[in-house]
Amino acid sequence: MVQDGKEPATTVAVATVPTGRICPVCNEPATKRCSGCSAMYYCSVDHQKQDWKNHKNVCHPFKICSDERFGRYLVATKDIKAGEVVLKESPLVQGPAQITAPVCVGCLQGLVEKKFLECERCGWPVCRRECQDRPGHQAECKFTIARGSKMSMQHFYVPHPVYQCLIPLRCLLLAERNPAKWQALIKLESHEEQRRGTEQWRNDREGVAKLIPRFFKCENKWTEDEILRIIGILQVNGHEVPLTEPPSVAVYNNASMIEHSCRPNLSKSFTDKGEIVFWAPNPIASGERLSICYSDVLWNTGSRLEHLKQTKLFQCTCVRCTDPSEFGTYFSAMKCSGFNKELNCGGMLMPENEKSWSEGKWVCNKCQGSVETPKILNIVNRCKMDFEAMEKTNEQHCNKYIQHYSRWLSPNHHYIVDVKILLSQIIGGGSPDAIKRIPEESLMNKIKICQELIALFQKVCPAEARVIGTTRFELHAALAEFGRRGVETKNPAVRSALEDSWFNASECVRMLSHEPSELPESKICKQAEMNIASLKVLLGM
Ligand SMILES: C[S@@+](CC[C@H](N)C(=O)[O-])C[C@H]1O[C@@H](n2cnc3c(N)ncnc32)[C@H](O)[C@@H]1O
Repeated sequence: MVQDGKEPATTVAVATVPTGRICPVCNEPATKRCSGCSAMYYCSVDHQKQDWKNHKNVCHPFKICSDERFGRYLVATKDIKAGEVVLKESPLVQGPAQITAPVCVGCLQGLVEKKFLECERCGWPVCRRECQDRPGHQAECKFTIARGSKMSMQHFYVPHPVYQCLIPLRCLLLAERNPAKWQALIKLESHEEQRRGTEQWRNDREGVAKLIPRFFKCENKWTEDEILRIIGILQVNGHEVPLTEPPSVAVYNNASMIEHSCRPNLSKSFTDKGEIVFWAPNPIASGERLSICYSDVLWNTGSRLEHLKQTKLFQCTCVRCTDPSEFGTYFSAMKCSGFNKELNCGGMLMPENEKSWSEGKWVCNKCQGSVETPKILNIVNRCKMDFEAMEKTNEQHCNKYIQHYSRWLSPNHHYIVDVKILLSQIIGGGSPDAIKRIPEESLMNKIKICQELIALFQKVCPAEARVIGTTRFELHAALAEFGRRGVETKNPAVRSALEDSWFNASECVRMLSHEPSELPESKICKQAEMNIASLKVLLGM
């Protein structure tokens, strides 16, 4: 199980820190421990300061370990406090997503037809003049110049095939431009053999591995296999960077070694400068393995397993995937009574074994009755289609959806949860004063929905900072409104609601404080900070 292994199999020598108790500056005995990594010792604060230039590159609260099943993974080397940043790192390489309409090759922002410039040297589109000189663009610029004819983009609303080649080309050129980054890149998992022959691999071969030599006229520079290995590395290790619209893709060094769990202990964010940041929303004990979710924690287990198999090429056996009840929440389960009406046993249907997510049968945990998997999937597909078609800002439609599908879906089923997340934002949302005008019943419903969601998130995904932070914001707003309405009544529940509102606003700030200013969550965080100040005055804190 992913989270439980305390003792790593092998410790890899890459980027670990020396552990002796000898000061690296003067070679004298050292007693003062570096609080960042707990692995380096100094004789004095002065010598620690002197060594910081060398030490800062390896000062992490983790070590790199490896075993046959996971490859390399990270393990905490000290107790990590809630809120602590575990890793902040710039990309080894960054570029446009594989399938994308033309974007600026400098800053990677989307472009609007007729409102762009061309790089004066190679013709690739840029949004402003400085973007043609950005370091990231120099790889394709050099190759397009060597090819002898400039690029000319005509269509801006459909994916452009040559864009698929850009990030692989940027990776390949690292070998010449930055050998240290190249070495780090090619050490990453590519799952070359597992990918070979798959539909994705065939598309990559035609669309990239054959196109790069033909389009850039560099037939003998790289073999097809070399290019396909790079594409594998990008697929397995690439992170979507949401700082531009559309998002770009980047690969990192240490960040790529963090293993997957469907109940991870780290939260991921980005700085305005484009660095990736991993931080711990909750304490992590020394010896625990560090993890992030490569999929979506708010998907059901069957969808997460399939997604991980298709995109990251492994079978997940994390604590959550091996517990069909998902810590007693029944997040992917169905009601037995929806299928066996006459029994009405009140039990939950869950897959009989790990294969039953896609074939076989689901079994009730009360009456042991069973239902064929295709029957279950049929309902789940209907839920999915109706959810996609639903008007997402209409409270009535959301309530109707919950009412209709509650016949089959468990109360915490992820489709019900998705709709509850919408409701938590729609009720009293839309404008700053809207919450003041909603009836008491709606206000109480908003509070109940937010409380239920937070209790559920704490069980299935306690490190999912963005969704927890935004739900905390909605809850604090509803509680503050409840308090405002009762101010005249002298009811003791009013003060307790306002205190609760303050607590939720503070938790919202804690969860969203790492969000970059480009994202809406950063604005929510700023608003919560202002509201905390007002609540403090009101509460006399
Ligand atoms: C982003 S890489 C992680 C670094 C990789 N282990 C390495 O040595 O380069 C993702 C790959 O690591 C392995 N991996 C990560 N999390 C895993 C997990 N929970 N179970 C099994 N394999 C996992 C899989 O091979 C996966 O495709």
